[in-house]
Amino acid sequence: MTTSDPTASPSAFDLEQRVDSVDTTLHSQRCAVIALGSNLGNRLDTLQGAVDALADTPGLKIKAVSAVYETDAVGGPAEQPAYYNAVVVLRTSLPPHDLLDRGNAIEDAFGRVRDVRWGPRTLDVDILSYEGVVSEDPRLLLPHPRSHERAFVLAPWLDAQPEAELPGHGPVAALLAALGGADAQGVRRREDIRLTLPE
Ligand SMILES: Nc1ncnc2c1ncn2[C@@H]1O[C@H](COP(=O)(O)OP(=O)(O)OP(=O)(O)O)[C@@H](O)[C@H]1O
Ligand SMILES: Nc1nc2c(c(=O)[nH]1)N=C(CO)CN2
Repeated sequence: MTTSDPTASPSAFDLEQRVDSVDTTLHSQRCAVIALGSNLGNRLDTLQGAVDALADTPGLKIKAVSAVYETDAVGGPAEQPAYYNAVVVLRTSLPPHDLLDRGNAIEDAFGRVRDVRWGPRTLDVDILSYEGVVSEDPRLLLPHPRSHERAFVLAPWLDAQPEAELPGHGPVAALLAALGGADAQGVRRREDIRLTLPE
């Protein structure tokens, strides 16, 4: 029998399949935390562009963005410009290496040149943690091996996720306090500028 009743479509069977596929998507979402840094060019525009590009990524939803921090460059050649740093907390169905590839592609899109270790850069996208995953693959070390000693990472991370824990190291708040707080490494929160999330 045919019917013109709009509530008869989709059929109960179709609906069940769709709900199943939505469930699968929800269950495969993982929490990841990404650090952004820039000390060349228009630093704020670049960080905002990186946030927009991440937000545009299929299978990725941004949950929180930190304040912008202006930070003295750590390591690398002397006399580098100060960085802007920020941290983004997200949920994603992308596996860790796909998230890394996406981060590298966003770096490339903003003219990132890789020559000098810890040299100045338009954009750095580092994965700090991915749902408690531990990886010793040099292409993707998880959690990021230097994040626990970097106030330019911990201060914005704490800002975006106050209850954050760094797998294997403990609460981010305690790690930052152990470094002497944000000020100790020349990390200053900029109250006059901010990053926004696309509607
Ligand atoms: N957790 C991670 N996030 C991003 N890149 C990583 C990670 N673990 C390993 N890598 C690898 O590190 C390589 C060098 O990355 P990059 O040049 O951005 O390092 P860096 O940001 O200058 O230094 P650092 O690693 O100390 O932050 C990349 O090719 C990447 O594959
Ligand atoms: N202040 C600051 N210093 C750095 C940064 C950074 O993002 N901010 N990134 C580095 C390599 O990832 C090396 N040094």
